[in-house]
Amino acid sequence: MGQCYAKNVTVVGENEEVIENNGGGSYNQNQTSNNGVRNTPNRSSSTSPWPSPYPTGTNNSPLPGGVTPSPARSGKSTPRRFFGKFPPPSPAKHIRAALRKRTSKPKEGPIPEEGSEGGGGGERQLDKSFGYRKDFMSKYELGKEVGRGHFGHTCSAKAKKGELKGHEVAVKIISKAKMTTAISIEDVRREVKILKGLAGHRNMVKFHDACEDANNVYIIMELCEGGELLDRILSRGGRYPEHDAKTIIVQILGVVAFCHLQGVVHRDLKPENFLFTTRDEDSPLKIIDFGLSDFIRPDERLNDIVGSAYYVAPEVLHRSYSLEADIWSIGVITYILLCGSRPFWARTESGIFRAVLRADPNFEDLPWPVVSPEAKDFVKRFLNKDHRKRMTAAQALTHPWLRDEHRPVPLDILIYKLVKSYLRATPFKRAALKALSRALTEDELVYLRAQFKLLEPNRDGKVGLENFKMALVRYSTDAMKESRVPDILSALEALAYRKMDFEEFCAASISTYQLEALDGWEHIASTAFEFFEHEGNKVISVEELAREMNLGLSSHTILNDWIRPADGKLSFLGYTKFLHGVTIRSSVTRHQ
Ligand SMILES: Nc1ncnc2c1ncn2[C@@H]1O[C@H](COP(=O)(O)OP(=O)(O)OP(=O)(O)O)[C@@H](O)[C@H]1O
Ligand SMILES: [Ca+2]
Ligand SMILES: [Ca+2]
Repeated sequence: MGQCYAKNVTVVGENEEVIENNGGGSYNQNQTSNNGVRNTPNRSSSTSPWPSPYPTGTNNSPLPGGVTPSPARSGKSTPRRFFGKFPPPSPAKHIRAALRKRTSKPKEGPIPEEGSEGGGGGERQLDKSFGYRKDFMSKYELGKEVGRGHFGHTCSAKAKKGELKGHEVAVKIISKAKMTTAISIEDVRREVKILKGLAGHRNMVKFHDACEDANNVYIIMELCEGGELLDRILSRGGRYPEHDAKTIIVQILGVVAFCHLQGVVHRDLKPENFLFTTRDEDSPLKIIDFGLSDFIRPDERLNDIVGSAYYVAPEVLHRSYSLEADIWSIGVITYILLCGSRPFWARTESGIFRAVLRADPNFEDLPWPVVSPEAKDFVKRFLNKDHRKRMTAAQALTHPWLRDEHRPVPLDILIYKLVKSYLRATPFKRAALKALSRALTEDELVYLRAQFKLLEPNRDGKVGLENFKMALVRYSTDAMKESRVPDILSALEALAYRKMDFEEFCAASISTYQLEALDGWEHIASTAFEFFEHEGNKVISVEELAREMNLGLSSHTILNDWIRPADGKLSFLGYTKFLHGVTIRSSVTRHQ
């Protein structure tokens, strides 16, 4: 087949990686082991799936051993720092080692060694028929290769008949020979289901058809001729001017917000998985490669470690994550676009994971001093290690860095989740939240107003169950049904009888965790406390407070400090802790 393209990385010196075009085949490994621990490393050279990025040995290591800071952190920023891509060796082994080191006993039980029984099943029993059309060869004429991944490759093709007759398309050809486990077969089935289910968004690659024969599965989609986002970043010397970065990020957020509302988590967001439709500078961007994606219910947490090392979120490594993991990856992409370096970087995969878990990205070295404060704030609010503190994709579109009154804001499933827990909260907790919502700044209100408007309030300015239902139905796709997102409506039943005005909606739809991450949190909290003092702070006993917070007897001594001896009401400290809702145990163990 035709030409393929990939890059090799040559390490020149400390923190400096130069990427060369060597024309070798790109290699995206999508490794599925029997235990479901999967990993797509970045590409490597054509010779080996896991080459050393340091051709002259470990002496060339750009970083000392141990915990690895982001490259710029080492204080030796280089004027020509390029963003390189290379896979560190042996992913799963390092994931296991890192997990073992961190927790003496793994959270989800022991992770079986590769090749052991479980999850995959023997190849002999594998059913590799997908029920797709069998007439691929008679319908399409294959052209040259346009890209390559672990399971197969992507080619251009021309439709010979049907609606698409005469049109160029892209065909991702997935070899059945490489489907060696039940999990890998299920992954392909799910990839097609998700592509099909999510059809319609302007930044989704358009799905046309799926076919199969004895050897392959063929996913027929729109041909994106503008190449990968990664290549465009590289061709611009590693970074984007802020204005252009915004155009990219807005498109990424728009489509990711759409996926998230549908209950689909992508799990492999990286610049290789975004393609431009044309070679034009202002070409639209399309998200591709749902090979690691999954459906997720609003209250569900996933635990399989998948993704690409540089982009993986800390909670994925902790094996308990949800949609926010994608947001972290977009944070990494934004960081790269703005400064040309990766925020978490090391020579080995375990080093990258250590950095992801512990290191703070560098925002001091060039070009950060000349990057706008809004852009910096934006990235920081994505790269928060605490997933609860991250913005959602829909929220991010109303962040001051990206705000545009003329751009519609997508409906945010987070609102549904927060309203659900508000409806279950005690009156005392609701009073505390109401006081907090009254202290919000205009910036936070922009998002809440947009979300309220999407619920199309009734004439009396209130929203009820019907509004929440209609808003979901309006955006519903087959994917949303599959991920059972609408199930969340049953938790909002109370709103069938009791409607909410905008003020109560605000109290119900704020996340204390997210607000805590703001620079202005102290001010918001103290203002909120004043409101609470006037309107909601009642005398509360330690026993009552413990009940409110679902805490046991052992916490009583700590709670004593949260109640003012003078009048028996919550102190400022008590108020903020109460809002937070942390259990005493988690606040003690968090730093271990
Ligand atoms: N619709 C498309 N139009 C043009 N090129 C495409 C299209 N889809 C995929 N490609 C090219 O093929 C490459 C591989 O596709 P994709 O990422 O879907 O494969 P994969 O086997 O899942 O790879 P990975 O190893 O990253 O998991 C892409 O990086 C891209 O360069
Ligand atoms: Ca890919
Ligand atoms: Ca893939």
